[in-house]
Amino acid sequence: MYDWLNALPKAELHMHLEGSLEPELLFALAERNKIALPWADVETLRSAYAFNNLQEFLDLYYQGADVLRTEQDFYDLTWAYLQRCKAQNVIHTEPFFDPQTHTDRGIPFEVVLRGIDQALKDGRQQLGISSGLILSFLRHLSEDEAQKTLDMALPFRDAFIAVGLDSSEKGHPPSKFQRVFDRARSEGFVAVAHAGEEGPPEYIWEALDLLKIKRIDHGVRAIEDERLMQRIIDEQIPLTVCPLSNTKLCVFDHMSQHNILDMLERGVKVTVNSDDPAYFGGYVTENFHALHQHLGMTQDQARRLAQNSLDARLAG
Ligand SMILES: Nc1ncnc2[nH]cnc12
Ligand SMILES: [Zn+2]
Repeated sequence: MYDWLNALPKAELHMHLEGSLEPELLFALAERNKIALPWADVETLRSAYAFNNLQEFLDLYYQGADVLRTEQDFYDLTWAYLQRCKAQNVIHTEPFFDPQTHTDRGIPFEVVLRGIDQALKDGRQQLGISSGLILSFLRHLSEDEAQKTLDMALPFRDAFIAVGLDSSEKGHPPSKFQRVFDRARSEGFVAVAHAGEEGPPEYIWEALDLLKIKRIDHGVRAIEDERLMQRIIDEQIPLTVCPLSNTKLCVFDHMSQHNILDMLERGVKVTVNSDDPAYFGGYVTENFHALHQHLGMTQDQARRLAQNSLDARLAG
């Protein structure tokens, strides 16, 4: 089944480039940039990948991203991810990047963007993988800071297709970012947002009604609100679900409790994604495979999930 799932043509719609930083590359970049790391070796770092919630993961994720300093680093990071896409027959990808994680450490916006953009272009030409980049605002920071990030991004508007919202969800509702999303949409960008990962269904309502998002990232807690479920089904609003992430971050205690197939059978447009593959134990195929192993996902269900991912693309 793994090989069959791997060969299935699919799109990935929820993946943070900084979350594809494998420990081996993290150590290589630290050496290249002469940065001392708090971990003795790759195995010690990998053994720290045990999380009780989203925040515990984010603390390590932001720490890891500190080794990314030069345009070449961002190129290498993105290129390594695209090679994984090629190996798993991901024919289209819409990755996130978090500019504030880098600009707040003094790395110029254009250094980050140029490295990522060049790799995505090479991915199109050399690997045949189409893509659309999503600029994500960090929700634990202020709306003012998100506005400044949008200002920095506008001169490079052709390099990305959408804006997103990620980082610590609880206590940072979508309503906090209504004005910056209004502005981004008026500048021609599509909007997406993480909502209903750890946060309540109300955050999903806000993301839909206030931020006017076209796709919900995670959204698994929608199942707690029947009226919301009905809306998501009626309007066929896609959910970018990340099964291995949800179990690694204890959103579900075990994969056998995950609700993605229940949602699929109810007519929700759910898709399968890896979120932060270097930290959560696998790329897209591993996520599909876990659904087969623990939830008995059939080939027909896998085909429908893959088709949903192709249908829910924002970019061609
Ligand atoms: N799963 C996740 N939720 C929120 N923010 C993130 N940033 C990277 N991964 C994330
Ligand atoms: Zn995410």
